[in-house]
Amino acid sequence: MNRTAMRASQKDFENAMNQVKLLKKDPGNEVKLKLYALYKQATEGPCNMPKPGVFDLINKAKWDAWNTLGSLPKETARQNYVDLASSLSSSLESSSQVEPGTDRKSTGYETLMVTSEDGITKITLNRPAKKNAINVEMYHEIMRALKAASKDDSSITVLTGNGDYYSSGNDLTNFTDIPPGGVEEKAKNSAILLREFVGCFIDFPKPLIAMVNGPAVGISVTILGLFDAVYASDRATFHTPFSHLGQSPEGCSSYTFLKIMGPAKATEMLVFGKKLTAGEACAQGLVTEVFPDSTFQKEVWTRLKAFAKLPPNAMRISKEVIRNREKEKLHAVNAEECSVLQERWLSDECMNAVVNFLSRKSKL
Ligand SMILES: CCCCCC/C=C/C(=O)SCCNC(=O)CCNC(=O)[C@H](O)C(C)(C)COP(=O)(O)OP(=O)(O)OC[C@H]1O[C@@H](n2cnc3c(N)ncnc32)[C@H](O)[C@@H]1OP(=O)(O)O
Repeated sequence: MNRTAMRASQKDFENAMNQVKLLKKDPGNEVKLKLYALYKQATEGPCNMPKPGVFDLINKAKWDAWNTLGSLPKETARQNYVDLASSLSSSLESSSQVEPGTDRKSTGYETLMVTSEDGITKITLNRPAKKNAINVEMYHEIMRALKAASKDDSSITVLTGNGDYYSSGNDLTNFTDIPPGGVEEKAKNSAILLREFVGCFIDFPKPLIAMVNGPAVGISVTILGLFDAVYASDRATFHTPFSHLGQSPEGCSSYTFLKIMGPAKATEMLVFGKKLTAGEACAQGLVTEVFPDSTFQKEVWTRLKAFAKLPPNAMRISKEVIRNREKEKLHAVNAEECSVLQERWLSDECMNAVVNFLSRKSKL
């Protein structure tokens, strides 16, 4: 790199583009937008494209980033791109070198920690800074972890969250990455992903236990109806604000919640978005037992370790006997919920709710 002259050559620029492609770690959306803007400025000069519409969130963010560079000369943009790429490759490569022993590295998951010990596979949602919101990568990784757990030699599987939340549900930025086929294609792909995701819970063959360590929202609540036991800290809350978000129930909750708590209580949660405390969720049968937060981990793990010592085949077969006659029904409910949601995601009600959250105008 021609650092002494402080003027990057075309070759430096091309090398920097390759450096960016080879980064092992995602530098995050903010940095990617900066790189995009500098690239466009360096190659095309100032932004003179028409501003994308308000719902075209990704292209609007890109346009904003490029437009912010104003009349920055092409050469300066090229130099700034080269400098940014070089700082990224040194900081991200060195940060990946200090982590080789962590669960994340050793298991190959970016959004989860997965461990297997004492006959228990533990899957921990691991985006605490985002309240464990489930992004597209996490949906795929949970499915991968469940498939692996169904075949490993553990006898039970536990799902929990890292940090103060169990999960804030679907990551609302999932709706911003619009493919070339537009919002219709996005809704179709999301419905396919959701159906496959929920299907993995319906078909999971071993006892599946949720340790709800804190507030749970949206899909992280609805799929609890497909678990075999749900242990909750008294800090946990259970919130399914689908109407607020212009959406409708998923995770088979339109069927399981009615069976668990009856239609009136299920309607309060799924239609009116009533948030339940852990105690209320336990009284309504969604939660198996509530523990004081101070002893939650110790008490639940003691219990789980005892469960894990039971004969694994007997547990698997008993689960089959209890659950199998419902499976076909659950898959049909899942398919129907996903197809209704596919339409809902295209509604103004839903789009406005997502835009309001992303533009920091609303929160639950
Ligand atoms: C493939 C598609 C399948 C779709 C399946 C259908 C699923 C439906 C659902 O799950 S509906 C539920 C969706 N979830 C929400 O609407 C929750 C939105 N989040 C909030 O309202 C709040 O963040 C909160 C109440 C959960 C927590 O509030 P607070 O304690 O004040 O924290 P922050 O808001 O500052 O959050 C910290 C940080 O996390 C980001 N974040 C939290 N939740 C989400 C989320 N669900 N999606 C995206 N991002 C989320 C938040 O923006 C902050 O990020 P920042 O620090 O600003 O970068």
